[in-house]
Amino acid sequence: MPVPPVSKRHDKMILTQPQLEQSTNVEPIRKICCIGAGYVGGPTMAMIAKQCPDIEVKVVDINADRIAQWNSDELPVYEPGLDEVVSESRGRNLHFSTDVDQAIADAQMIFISVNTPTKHFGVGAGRAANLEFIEKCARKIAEVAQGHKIVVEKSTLPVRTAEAVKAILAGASSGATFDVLSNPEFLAEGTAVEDLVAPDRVLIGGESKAAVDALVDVYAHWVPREKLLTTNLWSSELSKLTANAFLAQRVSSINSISALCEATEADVDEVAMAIGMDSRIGPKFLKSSVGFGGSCFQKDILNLVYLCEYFGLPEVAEYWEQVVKMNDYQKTRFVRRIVRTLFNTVSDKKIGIWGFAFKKDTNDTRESAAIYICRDLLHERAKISIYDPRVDAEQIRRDLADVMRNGDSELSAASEKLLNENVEIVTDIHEASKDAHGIAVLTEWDEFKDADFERIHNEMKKPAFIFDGRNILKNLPLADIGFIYQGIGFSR
Ligand SMILES: NC(=O)C1=CN([C@@H]2O[C@H](COP(=O)(O)OP(=O)(O)OC[C@H]3O[C@@H](n4cnc5c(N)ncnc54)[C@H](O)[C@@H]3O)[C@@H](O)[C@H]2O)C=CC1
Ligand SMILES: O=C(O)[C@H]1O[C@H](OP(=O)(O)OP(=O)(O)OC[C@H]2O[C@@H](n3ccc(=O)[nH]c3=O)[C@H](O)[C@@H]2O)[C@H](O)[C@@H](O)[C@@H]1O
Repeated sequence: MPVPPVSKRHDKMILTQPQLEQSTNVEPIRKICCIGAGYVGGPTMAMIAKQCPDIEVKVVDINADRIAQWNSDELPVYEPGLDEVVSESRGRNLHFSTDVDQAIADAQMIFISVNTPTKHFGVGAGRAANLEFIEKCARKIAEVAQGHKIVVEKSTLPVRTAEAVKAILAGASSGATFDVLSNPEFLAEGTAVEDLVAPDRVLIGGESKAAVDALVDVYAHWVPREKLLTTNLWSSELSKLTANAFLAQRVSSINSISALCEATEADVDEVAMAIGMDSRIGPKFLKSSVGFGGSCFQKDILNLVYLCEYFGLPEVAEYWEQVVKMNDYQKTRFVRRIVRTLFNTVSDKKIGIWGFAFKKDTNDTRESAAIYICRDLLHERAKISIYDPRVDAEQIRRDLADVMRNGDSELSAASEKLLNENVEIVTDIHEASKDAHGIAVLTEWDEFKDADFERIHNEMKKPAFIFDGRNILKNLPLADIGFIYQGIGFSR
């Protein structure tokens, strides 16, 4: 990655930034396009369309199935409240299409919201972000655009990616001109709509005052001006990685303490409460769990680690890498505890898996802790019966096949046998639990708290164990029913 000299900086709020470069005057934005109709592109653009009826928003993607879903009643993303937001604007000023070229040509402002997964090959494999999709978008824009366009990085990117984007855009043969902004997204899945309606802040990094103002004006339709924070490009890019690293670090920190709690009869929820009441620490993101998942925390920290190594900062890299290692340890520890508790063997024993999504209120399973817990249980020859209220059975099968392949192109015969014979995916919590020796709660779905535990206990093998990877059943009288209950970070 080239490291050009750091250019103009501006770190103040939008209303006080005389140091921004004046560039091409930008007309008020009336046409927006977003490349990438995923978990971020779809909801984010739907919110802009809802809040800005004067702006035409077109979301485009090369994945025709995904676009068809966005145009149907079954949206590809499950998010509370999203159906209403989409249906309010779709067909009015919100459109989903596969015609990427036309959308770029028509738009004044182009968001890039494509995936930036961890690279799995070549230099930086396992750490660096794979930026091929970003680069393809930049090349497509350079090829198609005419006149002046504002290009907005919405995807999470390594710091200084805008330099590469600008260099590619500068090669546009049509003579088109561009401003590049960084506008990272901070929404969390499961609460995307509320996060978009009332964000803690909207961050915009850029060098051209006119372009920054144009994007500020879009958000100012509904976000209070004091929450529109503008910075230089590099601070904006780096703030996104840093925010995710800090959030994940809190989860790994409390999870590390959960192991100590189990060894000492302290209770991690009590410890979290006690430290969280210190206003300097704060109560959020201190919920001990079976480990954080989701498409971003791990990939963004690994990317941060890679960047630190790239810039010759091995101590910093090592510091952040520990957050991911602790998360892996938490998942492994959970399985070991199950095996130990079930008399040191789970071979041929049925374990009911409650929840497969990486958190409640989403159908997303990317990097879900459940994938790795199920893999390790399968390696122990357990028979697993999985129920999740929102995740498709095919998705679960795909995730398990991928993790069992472990980077190889083919499944080994042994893994294939385990997947065929030891995995069932069911549509009901009772089916998952019937004849099971133990239940592992891996996602904190609210409905699990209301289960008919008397019936579940009656239908399980005895002794009946519950391993609660989310501590959501902790306050229920499960011992009175006859269960042996274990959660994370406390002992009973
Ligand atoms: N998922 C989340 O909650 C959050 C994700 N982010 C970041 O936002 C970015 C996007 O994430 P997701 O929406 O989750 O990814 P996603 O995988 O759900 O969606 C990305 C979409 O981009 C499309 N795409 C890829 N290359 C394309 C191209 N050349 N032309 C047109 N479409 C193309 C893919 O087909 C896919 O539908 C990532 O950088 C991620 O780190 C940031 C905040 C939250
Ligand atoms: O860049 C991203 O993709 C997003 O990543 C996270 O959002 P998300 O991964 O959707 O969900 P979180 O609520 O952050 O949860 C992440 C994981 O941590 C776990 N978690 C979270 C909080 C906690 O206290 N304990 C805990 O185990 C969750 O169960 C989940 O598996 C950030 O919260 C968002 O701000 C960011 O935009």
